[in-house]
Amino acid sequence: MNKEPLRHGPHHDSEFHHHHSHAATSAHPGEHHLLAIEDLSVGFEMYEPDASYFSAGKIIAPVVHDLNLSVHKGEVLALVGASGSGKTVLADAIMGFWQPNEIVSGTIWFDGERLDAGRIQALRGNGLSMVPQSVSNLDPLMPIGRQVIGAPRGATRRERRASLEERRPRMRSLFAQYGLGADVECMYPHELSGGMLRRVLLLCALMDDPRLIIADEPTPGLDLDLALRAIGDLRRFADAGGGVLLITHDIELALRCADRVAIFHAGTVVEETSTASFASPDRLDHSFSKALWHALPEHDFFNSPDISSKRR
Ligand SMILES: Nc1ncnc2c1ncn2[C@@H]1O[C@H](COP(=O)(O)OP(=O)(O)OP(=O)(O)O)[C@@H](O)[C@H]1O
Ligand code: NI
Repeated sequence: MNKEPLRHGPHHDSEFHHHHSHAATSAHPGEHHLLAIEDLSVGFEMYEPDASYFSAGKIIAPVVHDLNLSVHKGEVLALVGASGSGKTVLADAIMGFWQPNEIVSGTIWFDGERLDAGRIQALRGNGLSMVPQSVSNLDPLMPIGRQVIGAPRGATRRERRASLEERRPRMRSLFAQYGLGADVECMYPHELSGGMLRRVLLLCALMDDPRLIIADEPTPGLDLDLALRAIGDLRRFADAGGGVLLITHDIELALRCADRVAIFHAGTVVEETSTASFASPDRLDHSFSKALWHALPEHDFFNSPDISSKRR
């Protein structure tokens, strides 16, 4: 497998590769999926903590290694992993939100097209959208309607205004579709409940009519009812033909809505399987997956890892 870097550390930027040669023509597993990730590794270049001034060396702290996963059209794939295990790093890496000291290698395919750094930027908000983990991504000082409508494209003021007018009906129809009153348009984030804010974050993503949504931990702070509703919104999007990569620490919730589950453990996907396999531990391959099965509330808690016990 070609281990061509998607992105080097800051000192290698000049070596940045842009190979997209045979992606569109050759037969490849990536072609059959909306999103396919092969051998993705993400690390952070850091100074050795205990190195002296004279022997200062750089080390790479790996967070994700050799990760493979795929998402089909019309499917919710849940990536389930423990808190702090690198799920947001993974989501950001796919979206091309790379930190200055981040090193990314591997291959990402989007609907059969092999992506490079430039294509990732171009797809963002234009086929590929993310629902961020935190509602603090909303601007506390901007009315909800303006945030959902987003920053209109266009070089001149007139063009931006025209695009805004074009987007307004779509925003209004999304509000109606997702049960947000028209009055919410003029409200500010602090006036909305946690569940409503979650929905607003999703609408921000839907506004761009994406083909794939990466939802990073979309249910923190929601009680089960609201969490199920938030997940139901994503399910509806998939049922309408979109793809969803649902990132969560909550296996129970994942099993309620996902078609397939990718178990993320120690920086990689240890098992990608259908949700139905979680009917019995015998149908699961990896010991960590089996441990997750045991952690489900309807099973014994013996040997359960600390993962589904808390919903943030
Ligand atoms: N710029 C960076 N430099 C070094 N390490 C980093 C950097 N950014 C993130 N990390 C490391 O990546 C690890 C994974 O963090 P991440 O937020 O992705 O986990 P998570 O699974 O999303 O957690 P949570 O459940 O809290 O959302 C962290 O331990 C953090 O130390
Ligand atoms: Ni996270």
